[in-house]
Amino acid sequence: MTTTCDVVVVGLGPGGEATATQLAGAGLDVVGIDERLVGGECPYYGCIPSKMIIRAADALAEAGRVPDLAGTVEVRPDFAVVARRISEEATDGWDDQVAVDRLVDAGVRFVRGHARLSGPRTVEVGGEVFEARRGVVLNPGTSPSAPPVDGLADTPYWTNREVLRAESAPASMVVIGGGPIGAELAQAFSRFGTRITVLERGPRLLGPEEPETGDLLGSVFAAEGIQVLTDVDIQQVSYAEGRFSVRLADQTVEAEKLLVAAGRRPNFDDLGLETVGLDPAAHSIEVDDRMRAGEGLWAIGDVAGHGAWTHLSMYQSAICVADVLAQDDAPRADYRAVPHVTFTDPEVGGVGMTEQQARDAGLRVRVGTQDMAANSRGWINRAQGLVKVVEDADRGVLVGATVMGPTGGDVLGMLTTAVHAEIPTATLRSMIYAYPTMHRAVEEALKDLDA
Ligand SMILES: Cc1cc2nc3c(=O)[nH]c(=O)nc-3n(C[C@H](O)[C@H](O)[C@H](O)COP(=O)(O)OP(=O)(O)OC[C@H]3O[C@@H](n4cnc5c(N)ncnc54)[C@H](O)[C@@H]3O)c2cc1C
Ligand SMILES: NC(=O)c1ccc[n+]([C@@H]2O[C@H](COP(=O)([O-])OP(=O)(O)OC[C@H]3O[C@@H](n4cnc5c(N)ncnc54)[C@H](O)[C@@H]3O)[C@@H](O)[C@H]2O)c1
Repeated sequence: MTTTCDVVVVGLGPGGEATATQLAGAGLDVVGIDERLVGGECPYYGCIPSKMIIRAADALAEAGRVPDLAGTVEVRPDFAVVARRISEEATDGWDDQVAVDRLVDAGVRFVRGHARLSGPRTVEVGGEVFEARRGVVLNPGTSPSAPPVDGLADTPYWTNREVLRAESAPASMVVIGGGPIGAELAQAFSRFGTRITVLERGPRLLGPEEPETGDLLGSVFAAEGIQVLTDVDIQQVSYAEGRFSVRLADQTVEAEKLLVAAGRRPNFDDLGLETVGLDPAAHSIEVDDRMRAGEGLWAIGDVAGHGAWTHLSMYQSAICVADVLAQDDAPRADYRAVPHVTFTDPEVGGVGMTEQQARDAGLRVRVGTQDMAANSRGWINRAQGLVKVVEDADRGVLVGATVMGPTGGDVLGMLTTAVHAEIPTATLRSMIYAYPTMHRAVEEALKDLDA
């Protein structure tokens, strides 16, 4: 059966759901298709449940600071509390009925099933064909990918989709990958008593961030009893009698559970990208600054290749919606100031370019840093972390910044404004920074630009 509509949205992750809802709200006839859960990875297997575990783990860590600061406290971690919260409050038992109802109430025609492009402006799902007068928005997102390690595929390893449905904290867990997923979950489970070994093939945790942050996080992890092995070459994985065995070049690591957090692959399988002239073997879909991937075709979210964060998917959704609606003042995508935060303790927030990226871009770079522990509030709180600012010295503006600290993600906010709005460094230097806040470390890092 062939049906016509104005727009088909394929994949209802954070950006796709917002796009479908807003286009329907603007009066278009919109079909929204998802084969799994409306809302995508973030609410069910990503940001929200992981941050619920992290919030609980941070509470345990805070209690652990009492003997040093305030007396005694007795703590008995119980993962069942957070597992229940994830199931009942965050995911409704991994049921998206509320999200589906919200979508349908907004006027979207919802179809559950695997969508496949079958040519320009045409999508097939479950034997039905939708022809979209304006076009198709792709928001298929990504899935966890497993490295090609001998034996791994035959074992019952966990990815983010299984670990975030755990009902108890395992006694021990090997984590493959020291990126954001691996680092956040390694520390959170460790605080619930799981003995953790992180295996990272690169030289440090959080590879793409400023190297100082990965090095400091490595020492924080070591102090908390989390084993981090870097520059590893995993040769084989096996599973027998309830235990995983991970063979490296020089040793074998064993644990009750194995979490693979070694990156993502785009959901391009059987999406029909070749029918619209796109390469299904690519890692992302090339888009312009209006999120256009072709005639009557837009792509947003993780597959657009500018970073895998929920706020970026939402940002791109707003640009795509304005373009689909042909609004006169439609915004263009601008990636100079994309903020991102890894919610380890201390948090690691970054925006814009790292020092190396700025140098590689040929800028005349000045760098300022400040140790968070040397800031009054940081010292009082026994905080660890740093602020690093990267200036384009010729223009006198920041092009990047990093804040690592207990509230690093929030302190990053003012530096995101600075990079986005290209506020002169001299203006930032002339501001007053409240005493004693972590923000004052930003003032010191700015002063250090002149050092
Ligand atoms: C453990 C974890 C923690 C994270 N934490 C954070 C965080 O703290 N902050 C942050 O900003 N980001 C975080 N992220 C990243 C964030 O989840 C993603 O960037 C976000 O979900 C945006 O993805 P998306 O919009 O591209 O689509 P996705 O969320 O991946 O959704 C895509 C949807 O498309 C559907 N789909 C795919 N192919 C088809 C098809 N052919 N037919 C029909 N439907 C299809 C899928 O079923 C899915 O529902 C985290 C991710 C993980 C895994
Ligand atoms: N707080 C947040 O915003 C947040 C949290 C989690 C995830 N995310 C998003 O999800 C994306 C995916 O996260 P991720 O951590 O899975 O991926 P990633 O690609 O960012 O990191 C994967 C890590 O695994 C390592 N690795 C790959 N193969 C390996 C191997 N064979 N042996 C050992 N190590 C190996 C890589 O070197 C890398 O450090 C992130 O890039 C981020 O955009 C965001």
